[in-house]
Amino acid sequence: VTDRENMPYTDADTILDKYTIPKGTIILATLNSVLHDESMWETPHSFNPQHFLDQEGKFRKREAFLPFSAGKRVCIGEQLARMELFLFFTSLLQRFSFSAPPGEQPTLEFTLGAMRSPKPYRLCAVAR
Ligand code: HEM
Repeated sequence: VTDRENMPYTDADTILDKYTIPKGTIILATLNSVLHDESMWETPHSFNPQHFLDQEGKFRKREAFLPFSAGKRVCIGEQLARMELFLFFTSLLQRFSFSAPPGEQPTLEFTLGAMRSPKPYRLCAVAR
């Protein structure tokens, strides 16, 4: 770590449950474990928009959906990011139908450091 001042680290020896965390330890939340929690999600390891719909197809808020983290270090750009994602995706989906090219499978995720991303993939966008 080169820029320690901007990292979230313990400023005192800390005991948390059965763990002793020494002063100066960098703490990063692993949201992966929350977003794939088998006790919270019906299909924790698959992309499943149904997770967010109730039986009548209406939006359902989920307590375990924490892509922007929580608490003191919650993402400060969450509202901007949500607004941008809404505007980009609604504009795109109003204008195009998206599908995988014939015979090609959608991409699988891969992990890059702390990030999970899709592998590069091809997509057909057909004007509506
Ligand atoms: C989909 C988009 C985004 C996601 C998923 C995301 C996710 C996150 C997460 C998980 C953290 C907490 C990291 C930690 O554990 O310390 C974080 C922090 C932060 N994010 Fe975002 N972010 C997004 C977009 C943005 C945007 C658009 C901005 C600014 C324009 C932004 C600015 C920040 C800043 C400044 C922090 C540090 C907050 C602090 O430690 O006080 N993020 N983000």
